[in-house]
Amino acid sequence: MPILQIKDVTKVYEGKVTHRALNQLSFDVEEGEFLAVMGPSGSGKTTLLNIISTIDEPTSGEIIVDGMNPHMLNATELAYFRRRQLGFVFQDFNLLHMLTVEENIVLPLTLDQQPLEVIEERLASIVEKLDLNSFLHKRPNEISGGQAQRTAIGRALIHNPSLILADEPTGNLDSNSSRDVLELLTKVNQDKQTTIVMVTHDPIAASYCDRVLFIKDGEFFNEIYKDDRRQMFFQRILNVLSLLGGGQVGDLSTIRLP
Ligand SMILES: Nc1ncnc2c1ncn2[C@@H]1O[C@H](COP(=O)(O)OP(=O)(O)OP(=O)(O)O)[C@@H](O)[C@H]1O
Repeated sequence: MPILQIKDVTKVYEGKVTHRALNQLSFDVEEGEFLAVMGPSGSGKTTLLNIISTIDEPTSGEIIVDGMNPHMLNATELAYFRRRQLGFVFQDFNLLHMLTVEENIVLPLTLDQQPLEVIEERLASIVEKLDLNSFLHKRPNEISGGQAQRTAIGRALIHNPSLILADEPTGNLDSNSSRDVLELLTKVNQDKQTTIVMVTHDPIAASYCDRVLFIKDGEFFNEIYKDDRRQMFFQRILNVLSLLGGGQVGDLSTIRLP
């Protein structure tokens, strides 16, 4: 069964000028899939993530996460749903600067008033898996961007969520840190079958995924699956992006992936 179903979702922003950001978009994400969502600027990618994460409501259509429609939950149920079912990874990390790396990671469990033994056990497993030990007691302003994003991934994972939503997770990172973060997301996806939906502009980042879904003007444009080597998948991603328009695909087509 799919872990995420997007069913005929339309989002219209009302204002001085009405804007249809998503138009009858439908797709499923299978449990354990690592999906990239790509599309030109303004095509509706953030709107889609905001609707999946219940930050925003669809104008029509529905989304189903792990068998239920979170938009039907009351405020308390929704708070639990967000905290327990979803993990978020953002471009700008969204860490709390007064807290240490360790305190940031366990924050969802602290807010949930979990017993100390549970917190310590989960923390130990995340620290080992994500190799966070060397900077656990530092604060966000004392660590690198790559370390900050690994911290954010730790925080997103600490609840064993059904779904990780990542919005441009490598957008603020240099190429080495980006590779680290993408390899880490791949490991998390493969080890625990954690489902990941990642919005990205970067075809190299997208080439780590199992499937890339392209949207244009809020509508489904195309999707491609990784069924061969990553270099080939990368070239196929570039081909679709050149059909979509708006990128500098030409500059990228000679890149050899590490
Ligand atoms: N709150 C809002 N009110 C009105 N229009 C909005 C609102 N939020 C987004 N839009 C419009 O909806 C469209 C889709 O925006 P969205 O942020 O989802 O695009 P995106 O694909 O994430 O873009 P980018 O890649 O630049 O981040 C854009 O045309 C945007 O101007």
